[in-house]
Amino acid sequence: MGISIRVRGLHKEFGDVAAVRGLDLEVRTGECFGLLGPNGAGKTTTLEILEGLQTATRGEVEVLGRTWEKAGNALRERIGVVLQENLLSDKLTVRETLELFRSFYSQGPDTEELLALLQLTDKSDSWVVRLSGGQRQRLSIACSLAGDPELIFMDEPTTGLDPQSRRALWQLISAFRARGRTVVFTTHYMDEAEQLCDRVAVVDKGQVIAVGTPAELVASLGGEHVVELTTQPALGPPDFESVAGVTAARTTLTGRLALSVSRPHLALPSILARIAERGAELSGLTTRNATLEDVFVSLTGRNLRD
Ligand SMILES: Nc1ncnc2c1ncn2[C@@H]1O[C@H](COP(=O)(O)OP(=O)(O)OP(=O)(O)O)[C@@H](O)[C@H]1O
Repeated sequence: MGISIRVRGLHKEFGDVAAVRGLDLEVRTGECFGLLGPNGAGKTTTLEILEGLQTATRGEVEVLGRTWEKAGNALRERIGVVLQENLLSDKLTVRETLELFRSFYSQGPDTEELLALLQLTDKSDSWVVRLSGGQRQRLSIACSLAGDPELIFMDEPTTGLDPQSRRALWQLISAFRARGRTVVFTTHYMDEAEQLCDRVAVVDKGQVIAVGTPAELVASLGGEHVVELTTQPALGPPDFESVAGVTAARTTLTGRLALSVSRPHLALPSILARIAERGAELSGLTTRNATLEDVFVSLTGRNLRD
C-alpha cells in the first residue's frame, strides 16, 4: 500500500506559541485517518500545513509524494479541503457556488452529480445565506469534491451537525474511501473516530503521542472494559490500584471512579471485597467498553475536554 502523506519533525511556531512541536505522521493511501486531540493540540495547524495553506517553521512534509514548494499547483488539483469554518459566499446560489468551485479544476464530476450526491438538488437555486447549518456543511463538502480529489482533508466536518446529517456524512466518507481514496480528518468525537477511522493519531501539545487502529489503541490500555463506580464514603484511585484484575484507576470528570479491567466478571468480586475492606458502601456501578477517550486519559492524565 502506498503512502499518501509523510510528515517528519514538523514544527510550527506563531511568535512565542509553539503550535506543532516535532510531529511525525504517515497516512497510507486508501485509509480513513483521524487526528484526535483536545482543543489547541495543533490539529488544525497540522492540517493547514498539509493542505498548503500554511508553511511549516521546519520539518518535512510530503503529500501524494510531492512537496508544496515544488508542486503546489499540481497538488491543489489532486486534493479536496473542508475547512473548519466554511467560507462560502452568501450571495451565490448553491449551483453557482458549485460551478465556481468546479471551474477551479481541469476535471471532475458535473454539478448535477455533486448536487445529487450531497442531497442538495432541491436547494440548487437557493441562496447560500438561506441554507441550514447542515446544508451549508454539505455544500462545503460538495465543493471539496469538485475536482474529484484523490485525497480529502476535513477539519471537524461534523461539528454542529444534527445526528442525521452526521450519519449521512459518515456514509459519504465511507463511500469515498471505498473507492480507494484517502481521507484525513480531525474530530473531537470519540465515536466518530472509532467508527470511521482505519487508524487514528492521538495528538497532544503539538505531537503525535499514539497511533494505531482504534482497537489497537484501546487494547494498549491493558483492560478493554471500564468499571465505573461510586461509594459512600468516597474512595480514591489509590484504594484500587492493587486490586487483582484492575490495570488502572482514575477519577472521572463527574467524580466517579473508573477502573480499567480486562475481564469484569473476574475483577468485580475483588473490587467489591476492597470496598468492604475500606468500610465503604457501593452507591452506583456500571460497566462499559473502553474508548479512545480512556486511551487519551491514560496517556496524558487529562480528559480530552479539560
Ligand atoms: N494564527 C495563529 N496565531 C497565533 N497562534 C495560533 C495561530 N493558529 C493557532 N495558534 C495556536 O496554536 C495552538 C494550536 O492551535 P490549533 O488550532 O492547531 O489546535 P487544534 O488542535 O486544531 O484545536 P481546536 O480543536 O480547538 O481547533 C493553539 O495554542 C492556538 O492558539
